[in-house]
Amino acid sequence: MLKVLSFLKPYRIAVAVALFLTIMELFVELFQPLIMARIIDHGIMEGDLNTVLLWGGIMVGISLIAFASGIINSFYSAHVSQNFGFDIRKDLFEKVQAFSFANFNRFPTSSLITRMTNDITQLQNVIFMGLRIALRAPLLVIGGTIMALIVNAKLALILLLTIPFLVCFLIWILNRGGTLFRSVQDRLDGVNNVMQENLAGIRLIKAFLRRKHESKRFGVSNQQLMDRTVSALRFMELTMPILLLVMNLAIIAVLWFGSREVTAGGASVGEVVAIVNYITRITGALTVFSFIIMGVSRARASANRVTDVLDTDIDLIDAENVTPNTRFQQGSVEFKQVGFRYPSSESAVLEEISFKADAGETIAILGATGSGKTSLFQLIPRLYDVDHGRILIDGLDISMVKLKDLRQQIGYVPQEALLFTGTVRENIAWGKEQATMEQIVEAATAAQIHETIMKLPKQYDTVVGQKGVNLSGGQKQRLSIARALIRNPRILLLDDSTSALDLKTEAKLLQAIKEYTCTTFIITQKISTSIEADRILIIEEGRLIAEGNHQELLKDSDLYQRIFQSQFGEEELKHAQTSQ
Ligand SMILES: Nc1ncnc2c1ncn2[C@@H]1O[C@H](COP(=O)(O)OP(=O)(O)OP(=O)(O)O)[C@@H](O)[C@H]1O
Repeated sequence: MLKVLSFLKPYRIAVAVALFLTIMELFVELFQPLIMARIIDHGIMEGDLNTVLLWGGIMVGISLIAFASGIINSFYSAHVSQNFGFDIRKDLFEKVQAFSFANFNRFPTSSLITRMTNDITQLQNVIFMGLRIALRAPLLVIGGTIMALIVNAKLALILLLTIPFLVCFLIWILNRGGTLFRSVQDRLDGVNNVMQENLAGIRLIKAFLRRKHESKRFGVSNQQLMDRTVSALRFMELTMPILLLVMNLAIIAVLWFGSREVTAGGASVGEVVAIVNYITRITGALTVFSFIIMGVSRARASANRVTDVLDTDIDLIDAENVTPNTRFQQGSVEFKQVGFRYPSSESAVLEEISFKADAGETIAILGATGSGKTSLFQLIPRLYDVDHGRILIDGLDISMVKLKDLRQQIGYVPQEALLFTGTVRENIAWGKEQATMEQIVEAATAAQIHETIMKLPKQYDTVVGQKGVNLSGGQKQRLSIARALIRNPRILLLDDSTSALDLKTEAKLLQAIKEYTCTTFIITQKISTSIEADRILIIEEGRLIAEGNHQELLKDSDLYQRIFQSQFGEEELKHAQTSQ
């Protein structure tokens, strides 16, 4: 919680003003019973109208001051709590942006979304409440007790004995409530997770008629959330009746002892009324406090969840002795005995991978599904770090290059063509800050998507729906390729990015890419693509089992021959082998 509260630092003046105004309000509230006692004892009991009018006037005056203080306090409280939430959200977002994939494994996406939205809202609410009323409650309890002692120390002893018991009770509630609300927030993650998967996979759900199944799954998560929330709220509901019971017992005790004291001449009626008034106000404050405790319990759970993210060590960062501003002149890529294992898995995905791609070469990577092709790709822009071996670009170990410099010179087109909400132009320009229209058109032309774009209702200004829903798979792939090409990358990584293209378009695309002076890696399942490559790497179960051009592999590699045969038939294989 302390770490989260440090976000209040920039607003300390506004916080101080808000708290000062709270104290002003409180001051008025504490003096009202005292004035009331004076009006009763010296005005009403003695039949002195002037005293009643004078102190009545003072009471109205200070009430107006309290009213104005309350309004200004609300303004400052809202200002501080909203800015506080804004700053945490911003820091959290930036932290998540810097996460490595290993970091992401720790926090599911749905949980990060809940932390960035609901958890921060809980914190904002409690800060607002804190500045507006939270301080008032404990101060009113302390101040009310002091004032009661001043009015009549003997009767106030009853109050003095009651308060410590209640404080211990509230601390217990606070701690237990924190644990309960943490599990509520975790269940909220669960609901968001099912919801997110459903929204992302809505087409699949409809196509597979899995609506009932998904509704059931959502129902289970929703029920768990409700159960946890109800049990947390039920527990918190304990606070109020116990609090009221104890305070009402205290009032009965004051009235009982008070009447005896008045008879014995140890107290006046006004004093008894004032002390009962203080106890009532303290009860009111404690009632409000019980709501605050509920808010704070919840906010503590949220603060821990937010801090978990903020305190996460980013495990993929620049080494201390990196070379700044590295510009690759050639773009040759060399893997030396590279081994890799995902942080979450026990066994290695890649082992002993060694090859060299010369600058400007086109390298096709073939292999069965799950053989490790994408994993190999992800090591080049250092989305993950190698476990063994080294990767060199132009002879320089990539761990010695600043991450920003490295990634800036790589165009990566992932397997799933993901587009962002915005226009076609914005989606292509996303690959390069301040790209000109000319560069956008050039990249789109090379990616063989320009003509399609020109047929769209607003051409480059056509809005692509969320995740590009109004484009076909092949169109999305080509837009993603244009987004990578616009960077003019030294190294281009195409992860099965031409799978949805027809042979003619694919051939044109590969030809156009050759115009870019970059080393290109293409993961593909299609022999038609690998034919176009200068060299082909065949990966099987994480190992590089064959390397060569189309003709060489057709001659030497059993696996390549089998792939060729599965795509073109035995006759064609024999023909290709004999015509070499
Ligand atoms: N994030 C991950 N954490 C743990 N294991 C993973 C992760 N991603 C992939 N794997 C595992 O690594 C292995 C290689 O996966 P990879 O995606 O590199 O294969 P691929 O050859 O690209 O497959 P495909 O052609 O189907 O895309 C698989 O066994 C997969 O289960």
